[in-house]
Amino acid sequence: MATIIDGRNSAAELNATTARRVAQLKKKGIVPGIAVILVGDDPASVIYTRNKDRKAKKLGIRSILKRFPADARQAEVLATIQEFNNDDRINAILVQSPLPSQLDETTLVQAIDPAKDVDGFHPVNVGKLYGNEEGNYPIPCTPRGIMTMLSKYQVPIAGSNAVIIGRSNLVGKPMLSLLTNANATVTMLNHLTPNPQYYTQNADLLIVGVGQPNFIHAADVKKGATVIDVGINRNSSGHLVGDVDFEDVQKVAAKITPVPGGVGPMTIASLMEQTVDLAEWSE
Ligand SMILES: Nc1nc(=O)c2c([nH]1)NC[C@@H]1CN(c3ccc(C(=O)N[C@@H](CCC(=O)O)C(=O)O)cc3)C=[N+]21
Repeated sequence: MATIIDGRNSAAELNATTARRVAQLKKKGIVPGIAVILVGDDPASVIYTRNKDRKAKKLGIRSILKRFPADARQAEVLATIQEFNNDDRINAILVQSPLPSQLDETTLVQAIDPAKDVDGFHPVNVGKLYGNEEGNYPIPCTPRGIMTMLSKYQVPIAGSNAVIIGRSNLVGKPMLSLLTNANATVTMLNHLTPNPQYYTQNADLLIVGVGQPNFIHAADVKKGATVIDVGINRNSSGHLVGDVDFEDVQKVAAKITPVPGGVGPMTIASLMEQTVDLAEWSE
């Protein structure tokens, strides 16, 4: 039976540290602030942004949730980003995705001050991560949370074979950079990869984010591997499930993240951590 990598517990631990850091900053008169921009009323996005807003306030972080109707125009969202860029009380800005089709996400993300880009999606920050640059810059929060959990559970990265399924800008590509920078041998698969099992069966570390329930079974996984499930799907009975057949895969994996209670809670905790980082870096 595999060790379950507990994202809720890891998040609680990280949030406790973040709350202490916020308290330290308050002594110097600094209150970290995050602004989340939500356009439309996609039910999942409404829940996630509400959770972020609540968690921030609980940790003592100033939080603004700015909502726009689904038919918002590009210019008005852009103007709001610029207001937050110029607002000294806000040091972290996030535009929740997905966005309605009339909005151009690339342009909006590029309008965010890179020093306030808490998602790490601005090309300046993407480039720094890709180049393994030294110094302080934000990185995407889901991969950051995954790296924190791998470290906490002492999963070796240097010298390992890591396989990533899914090449999104949110997860797969930043994960590729982080693991490569940490000296893993990284293979990135996509939906056209011939014989994907050839890769997955040799993976010491398997990271799955494709958006398909039960995409990975025990037969796809190397004995003793670590499996990280980034999927968020609703099954036929409305329950939240990942991309990995958890019951099956936990029989062969050494370590595995559940859904819910794995990568998700750590994403929000890492977002809060990085909000405080940005506040400290801007001092
Ligand atoms: N600009 C931007 N940044 C993001 O970081 C971002 C985004 N857009 N768009 C959507 C994805 C998804 N995401 C999640 C955050 C928390 C949970 C989470 O807390 N999940 C809980 C369960 C929550 C539930 O019950 O629905 C869990 O897995 O245990 C999941 C998913 C952030 N994202």
